[in-house]
Amino acid sequence: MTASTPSGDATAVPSDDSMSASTADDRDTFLDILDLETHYTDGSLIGADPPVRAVDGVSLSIRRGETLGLVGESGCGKTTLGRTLVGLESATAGSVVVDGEDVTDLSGSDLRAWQRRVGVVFQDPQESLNDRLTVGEIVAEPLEAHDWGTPADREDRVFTLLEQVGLREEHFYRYPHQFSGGQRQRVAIARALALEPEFLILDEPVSALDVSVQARVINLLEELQAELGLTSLFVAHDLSLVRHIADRVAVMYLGNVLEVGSTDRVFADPANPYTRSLLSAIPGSSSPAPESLERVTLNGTPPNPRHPPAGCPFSTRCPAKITPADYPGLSADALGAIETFRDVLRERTRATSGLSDRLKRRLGRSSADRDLDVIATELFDDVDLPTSARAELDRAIATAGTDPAAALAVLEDAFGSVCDRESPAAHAVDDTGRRSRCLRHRPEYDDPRSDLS
Ligand SMILES: Nc1ncnc2c1ncn2[C@@H]1O[C@H](COP(=O)(O)OP(=O)(O)OP(=O)(O)O)[C@@H](O)[C@H]1O
Repeated sequence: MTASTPSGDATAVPSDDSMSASTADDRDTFLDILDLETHYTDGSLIGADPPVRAVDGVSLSIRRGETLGLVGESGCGKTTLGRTLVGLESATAGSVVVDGEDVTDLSGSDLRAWQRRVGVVFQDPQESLNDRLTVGEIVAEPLEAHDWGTPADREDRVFTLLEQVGLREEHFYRYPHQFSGGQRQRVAIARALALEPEFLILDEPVSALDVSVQARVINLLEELQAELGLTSLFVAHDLSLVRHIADRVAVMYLGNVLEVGSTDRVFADPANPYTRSLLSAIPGSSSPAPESLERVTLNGTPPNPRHPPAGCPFSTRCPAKITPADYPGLSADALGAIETFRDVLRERTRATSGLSDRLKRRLGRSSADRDLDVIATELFDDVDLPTSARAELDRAIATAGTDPAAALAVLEDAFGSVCDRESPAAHAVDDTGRRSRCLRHRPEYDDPRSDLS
């Protein structure tokens, strides 16, 4: 955790709330995502948990003909975002605009017409292909579902598709279990292309395959994309792969897109503290991160998407968080310990809010089973704090056992910063249309890159 002080001489950068393409690119936009939310709510009414905010306010444009990479840690909402675009999940707010029409509102034949324009390839071809059908039947499924042509037309189309993805005629009559992983994924790609979609959603399309097979499937996807002029959303964990295949990349954290820009620029000089942390975490010579990037080890794990932080989504782990106004000189260790203690208190607040038994079970053997003053002693034992900061901490510890919410309020008053209170807008961070959401892009602060390189 590093101190950041307001700086008067930083270059002002324009900001707005969107990560969408700039106006100059609008004519090339295929799809505009605006403040999209997909929240999952439990069925039960009494004692229901808050919804899972899987996608929590994403604004993003996908340009015609491009491959947009979507990266981020497991559970950050990548799959949900992709599924919402094609109506496999229902958006709870916001819109997805294609050709001037909001496709999140569609139903019946209008929804089917939109889905026809989109092909989807999922991660695991083992699971996504029905083993009781022949390959010919699998690839013909979408054609039949959309009543495409005559039976003879459909058969011809399937043979063409098999050839297009590098399979042979005789494969038509075989079953998925008779194929290797790479071949099965080729079948899935053929099925996704059956209705000549304009847009492909590729959700971890090669991560279930052997490394030796991955390259061949990726080459196939690249060839098809060029040949058919497709627009693609490529969801992946593997940043090296995204660097190779994507024209632009969007970086997601806790249901939010925190940075989006051309792949070259984002990988050469990530602007957002989360992007920097994500890239710097890849060890070894195959890392796609620039050598100059300081290695950042993040504290803890991402927050529970049912209980995201009030301000910046990354504020509880950010190595470039703006320091509290009253304690600008606190050490990184002190700030880290305070952040961890606040996390413990948040968890305790939730565990004591009337749902304790169920939540405690879900949290497992959590800090809720331990005395808060013991946890505080362990956390702050070796940490230097100024006397006044120590007094605030003691005040919080004194009330933590009986009223963790009050203790949290004491800590937030004393040690909270603007990052705990405000959700960052998107700022243009260079002249290539790259955008990043971080409060430190505001002109009054030092750029976050200044203490993460
Ligand atoms: N049907 C569902 N009901 C409730 N919660 C869900 C559902 N589907 C996903 N989630 C939750 O939504 C959040 C986002 O999940 P999602 O699968 O979209 O993330 P992801 O980034 O694609 O993860 P991964 O890389 O592991 O596939 C997670 O907390 C997940 O547990």
